Parts: sequence; structure tokens; C-alpha cells
Amino acid sequence: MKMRVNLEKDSYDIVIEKGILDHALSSISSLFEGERIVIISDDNVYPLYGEKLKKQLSEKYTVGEIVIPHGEPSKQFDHLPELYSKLLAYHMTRTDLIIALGGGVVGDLAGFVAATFLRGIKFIQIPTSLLAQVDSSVGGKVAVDVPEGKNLVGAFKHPLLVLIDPLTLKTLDPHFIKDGMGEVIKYGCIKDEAFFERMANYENFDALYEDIDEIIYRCVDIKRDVVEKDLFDFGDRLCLNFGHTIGHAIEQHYHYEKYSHGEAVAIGMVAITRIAEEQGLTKKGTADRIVEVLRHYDLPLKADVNTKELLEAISHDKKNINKSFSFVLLKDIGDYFIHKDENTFILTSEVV
Ligand SMILES: NC(=O)c1ccc[n+]([C@@H]2O[C@H](COP(=O)([O-])OP(=O)(O)OC[C@H]3O[C@@H](n4cnc5c(N)ncnc54)[C@H](O)[C@@H]3O)[C@@H](O)[C@H]2O)c1
Ligand SMILES: O=C(O)C(=O)C[C@@H](O)[C@H](O)[C@H](O)COP(=O)(O)O
Ligand SMILES: [Zn+2]
Repeated sequence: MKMRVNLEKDSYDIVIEKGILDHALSSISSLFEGERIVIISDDNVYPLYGEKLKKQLSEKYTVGEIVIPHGEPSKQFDHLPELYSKLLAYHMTRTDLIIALGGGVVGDLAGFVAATFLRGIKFIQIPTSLLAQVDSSVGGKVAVDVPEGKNLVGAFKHPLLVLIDPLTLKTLDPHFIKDGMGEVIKYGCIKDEAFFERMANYENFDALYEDIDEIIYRCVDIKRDVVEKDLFDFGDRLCLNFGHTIGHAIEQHYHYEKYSHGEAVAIGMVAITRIAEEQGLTKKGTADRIVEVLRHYDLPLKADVNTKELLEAISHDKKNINKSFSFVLLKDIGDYFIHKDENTFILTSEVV
């Protein structure tokens, strides 16, 4: 399956195909005529897929690698100088290419490096986690974390190409399959009720995996459509942040140790929908419907923290502009709207 993201001079293809990683060279060489490639990956993914990829690409290019420790702490701003130094040690120039091979952490970090190194060099995404395949590899948001919060320093940097090989999900820890389902369910919540309902009906991962190409395609197609209309995130794109206002704050509150991103988003979607329901902004019963689907994937539904404790982190949310906080709420499943709130009035002292 193939889809084009139409962004004028920044347009690119997304290819979803089991086994595509084994023919990455032909896809990449048709787009990239430079000399050097550096693969940025993590210490879980590189041993599984990196060497094979490097061998293929070495037929045509000079290839190096930078392998970072896995996990969110590697996305800290502080780690950037080391990455730039390594690229300089490889003598990377402005016509060379970075490939992000890994989950969303690798994609966001490598993308930010590609956006800033030498004022920007070419970049390809090869996402290997479910979350990265359905969400983070598409749309061009790249970022790093700072002590005040998640993704607070970033850029829009579009890849030349996104190569999605669902076969890589076979080695992904089941925890991260469930985690990725947090974002998959988000797409249903904001844009597609039938898709949302379908997600509640898979018996196990094998059944889900049977349909995985189609599930990835549907998520990415929703994201493509939204991003094409509102690339810079001031309008329709905000919907992709459903569950993230509270989700990001929870991740940070627990120092990125207790909840992974999809889990925190799951908690955030339930919390904000319960609050909105109590205030008559969302159709009654919506939060329970979300809970039912999330429970199906053993995703957490609550964190033992009060919304007031999250306010500092929430105050840095990028959706807040012109003295107004913005929350993505649902009228109903599949139907979102943006609620502007000057005083975070919506955040009663509810336990999230
Ligand atoms: N840019 C965006 O639009 C966007 C969207 C959603 C999430 N994100 C970001 O993505 C990050 C989360 O991404 P993630 O959930 O992929 O986390 P991650 O990158 O930490 O990957 C999860 C774990 O799975 C391992 N892994 C990845 N692929 C594997 C494979 N095929 N086999 C074995 N192990 C594998 C990784 O090493 C890691 O331990 C967060 O930082 C989040 O903010 C960004
Ligand atoms: O692409 C988007 O837009 C999203 O909001 C997708 C989110 O799933 C993702 O977690 C994103 O990184 C959050 O963006 P941020 O602007 O809140 O940092
Ligand atoms: Zn997200």
C-alpha cells in the first residue's frame, strides 16, 4: 500500500508493506543521490534490523550508525551535542541523509537533528514500533524534551520517504503493541466511530496482526488528511492532540518512567472526556465507551494524580495561545471540537 502526503515541495510517499525493509535500497536510491548516510537507531532496534539495513545500503553509499539507549530519556535536549559531534565525525554534509530506524523516540530525535544539523539535511523515517508506524513517523513534527516539559523544543521537518514494514512488529514487546493501540484508538475517537468500534473486536494480537496493514493505513490516512489541511497545528491538526494535554503532563510528572506515551494518552483521553461529560460538553456515556476499548488492550485508565498537580506542565502546552488554554474534546465518538478556556476552568480538582 502506498499513499502520498501532498505538501507541495515537501510532499512524500508512505509505503506500507510487509518485508519492505529487505528492499529498502531500491526505494531509497530512487530518491537520494548523495554519498553518505547515517542511520540513527536505538540499542534494541539496531541489532535486530540496523546491521541488515546498513549492509544493503553499503552497496551504494558510505554508511555509518549512531545507536542511542532506548527510551524517552534519550530524547532530552541535553543529548543533542553528542549527536551533532558524531555526525561531524562521519563528515556528513548538507547533501547527505539521516535515516531514523526505530520507534517514536528515535524518529522525533533523529528528525530534530536532521532539521537542525547544518541548518537541515535530508531525512527518511523507517518506523519500527506500532506507535511510530501509525503516528509519529508521519506529519513532520519532530522534537526533544526539556526539563519543563515534553516536546517543547522542536521543528516541522518532513521526511523524503516513510517506509513502514509491519513485519518489524513481530519483535516488538507486547507492552508496546498495547501502547501503540492508545494512539490507534485516539484516531477512532476523533474521526471514525466505525474504526473505533472495530478496535474493540480483536480477540488477540494475532487477529489484529492479520489486519495490521489496513489498520496502519487507516490511521496514517486520517493523519495525512489532517496534516495536509493544517500543517502548522493551529486548526484541524489540534485534534491529533486528543488526550495529550493531560497525557504529556502525566508522562512528565512521573519522569517518563511510569507510563509510556500511548498509556499516558489513554489516561488523558478518559480523564478529559469524563470531565467534559460532567460539564455537559460531551455526550453522556462517551467516557465509558472509551474505557471499554482501552481496557480491551489492558491500557491504564487512571493515574493517581490530581489535575491541579499537573497545571504547571499543562501551562506549557503548545495548544495554549493568546492567554487561552485549548482542550480537544469530543461531542461524541468520531466527532471532536476545540474548547478554549482562559482559566483552565475545565480542570476541576478531578483525580485523573
Ligand atoms: N512526532 C509525532 O507526531 C509523534 C506522535 C506520537 C508520539 N510521538 C513520540 O513518540 C515517542 C514514543 O514512541 P514509541 O512508543 O515508539 O517509543 P520508543 O521509541 O521508546 O519505542 C518503544 C520501545 O520499543 C522498542 N522497539 C521499537 N521498535 C521495535 C521493534 N520492531 N522490535 C523490538 N523493539 C522495538 C524501542 O527500543 C523501545 O524500547 C514519544 O516520545 C512520543 O512523544 C511523536
Ligand atoms: O502530529 C500531531 O499533530 C500530534 O499531535 C500527534 C501526537 O500523537 C504526538 O504525540 C505529538 O508529538 C504531540 O505533539 P505536541 O505538539 O503536543 O508536542
Ligand atoms: Zn501522541
